[in-house]
Amino acid sequence: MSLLSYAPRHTRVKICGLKLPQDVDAAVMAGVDALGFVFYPPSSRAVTPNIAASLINRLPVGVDAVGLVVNPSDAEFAAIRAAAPITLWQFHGDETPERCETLADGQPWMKAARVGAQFAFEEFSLQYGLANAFLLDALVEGYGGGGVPFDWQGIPQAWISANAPRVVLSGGLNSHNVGEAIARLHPCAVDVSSGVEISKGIKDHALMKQFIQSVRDADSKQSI
Ligand SMILES: O=C(O)c1ccccc1NCC(=O)[C@H](O)[C@H](O)COP(=O)(O)O
Repeated sequence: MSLLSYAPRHTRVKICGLKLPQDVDAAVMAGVDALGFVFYPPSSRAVTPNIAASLINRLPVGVDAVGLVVNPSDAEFAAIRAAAPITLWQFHGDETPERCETLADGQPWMKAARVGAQFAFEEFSLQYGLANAFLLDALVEGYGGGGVPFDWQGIPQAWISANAPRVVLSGGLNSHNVGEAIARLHPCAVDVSSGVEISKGIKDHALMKQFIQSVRDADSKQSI
């Protein structure tokens, strides 16, 4: 099932920053809904379009291949698209809504919001209204994947009520805090990278399993 197909009490799970075939296989076996591939060379989690293609070819039907980009040039984006069968785009830089629409060219896409104090949720969702999802991440140095949560209490209740089916929650999630996040916010999906790593860029199979189990446990307790 696609990452963005909303179902109450069935929170979808995306794991981001996969680089190795054995990690892809372990995430699939654990029940992941989407895997993220980082096309941002400065990142320790970056992959080339050809490596991503070989990893994506291992995915069963229904598991989304998310292409994470940060301010790509036309040529960089075209090279990714030509090599890797991405099913959902994650724009994690300073891309305007028009730029996201142009690059995605009819494919689904989500826009990352880097949420700090005073983040303007309403303005963001109006500006990026054409996005298929709003990915809420913490404002960190650089562009993302910092393993730091933001203050969920800063999200206006009315905004989350109106937008939860389109919210992908990320930023410092792990198997210990994801249950509370789901209980409070009821997002469509949760997204994790650092919280399932033993060190930056190195995924841990047991942590991936624990994370997905925590999501399932939280879902079983949801009352909405
Ligand atoms: O992972 C990176 O290195 C990265 C680089 C540039 C932009 C975004 C990046 N990662 C984003 C993610 O991995 C996830 O979408 C998400 O924000 C989770 O991050 P984490 O806080 O590490 O769980």
